[in-house]
Amino acid sequence: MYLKLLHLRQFRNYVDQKVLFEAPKTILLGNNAQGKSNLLEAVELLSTLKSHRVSRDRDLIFDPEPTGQVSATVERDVGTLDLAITLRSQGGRTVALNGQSLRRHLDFLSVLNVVQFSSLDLELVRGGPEHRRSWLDRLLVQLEPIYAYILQQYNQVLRQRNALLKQIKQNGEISDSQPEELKLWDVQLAIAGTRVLRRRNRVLERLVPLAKAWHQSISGNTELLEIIYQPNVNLELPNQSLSTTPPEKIQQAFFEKLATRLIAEKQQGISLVGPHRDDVIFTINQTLARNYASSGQQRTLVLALKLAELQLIEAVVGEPPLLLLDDVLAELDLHRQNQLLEAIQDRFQTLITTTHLGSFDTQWLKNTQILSVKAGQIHPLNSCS
Ligand SMILES: Nc1ncnc2c1ncn2[C@@H]1O[C@H](COP(=O)(O)OP(=O)(O)OP(=O)(O)O)[C@@H](O)[C@H]1O
Repeated sequence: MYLKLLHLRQFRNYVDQKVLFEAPKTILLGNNAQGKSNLLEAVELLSTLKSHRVSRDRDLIFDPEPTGQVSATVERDVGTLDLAITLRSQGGRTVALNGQSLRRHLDFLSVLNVVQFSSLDLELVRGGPEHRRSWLDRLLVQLEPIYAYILQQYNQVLRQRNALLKQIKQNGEISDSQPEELKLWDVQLAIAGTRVLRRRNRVLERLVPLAKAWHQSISGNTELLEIIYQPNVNLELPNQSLSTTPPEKIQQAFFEKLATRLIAEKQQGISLVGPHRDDVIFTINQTLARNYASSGQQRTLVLALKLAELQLIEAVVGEPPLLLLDDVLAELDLHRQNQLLEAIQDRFQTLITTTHLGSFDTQWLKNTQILSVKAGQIHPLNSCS
């Protein structure tokens, strides 16, 4: 897939800016706070309908305008597709595909696939479990857009169950119906939670071998990466893998864990059981990467994950996704930069932000369009060679 044209209107610090992508690689060059990451954020929004930086649309709109718009033309094997998102500061965005407004936002999600890599991704290794959960969830939405709906359902149930537990914590059980109500939410939580858990497990089963192979290659066969999914509702399955476990059995495990945590949940007024508490553990040569890996090793790990994501999305979707490198290339040493370059070649359209060109290998400048970004305005600096 190829992002041909991006049009930003009243988006972040862009008033009205068209960008034509004319090469497999595009470098966005500019000083700090000029709008480089904002542009990548617009591409992320077109792909996932989410920004990893903010949750309110108001923050994405050029301050103080009431609306903003991001639109794009994407070339896919099936033909050319036009995407448009209209944001409103009061909320209630609309999305359109080929000029037709879409009622189901899900239909928008499978058009443009991206893998993002920014310095924030190091949090995948050293940050809290919420980073790893949201990474897995974002990947899942790209692979199976229906997962966005599954996750939304789970979060809805979770919110409502939490509200009830909070009431119980504050006021005690004031009516006979509350325990019954809680049981109803338990059932919903177990059903929706099982769906989330099985899909997270499934995506990791496919991603792990790819990431391990990349990691081995980047580390020159000196390091062995292990990635272990650690669901909060854990099943003791000596002879059975989670993927072949029937959903009913996982739901049963949910109920058993819920029963053991019931008193604590009422005391704390919050749900303590479910995939909102899952984690993913990374080890390198059998030691915990989070605590022991050097920053170089952490970078290798994240790079291996990103390369695996590219490969997996390409395999599932059938077309190479875009790669967004936000301020990250300069942080990789020459060896890792070259591994990345070799892996993407000219097959994966890549957008790269940087503050200066001297910070990475000149190999990256081949077949590359360079755009200057200054105070929300974009100008070409070269005709690509
Ligand atoms: N809603 C908004 N309305 C107007 N301007 C905004 C809005 N949101 C962000 N900005 C402006 O956008 C700029 C930040 O741009 P961006 O995050 O893309 O920086 P960058 O060029 O990637 O820089 P760095 O190299 O520091 O990452 C800031 O000047 C900020 O004030």
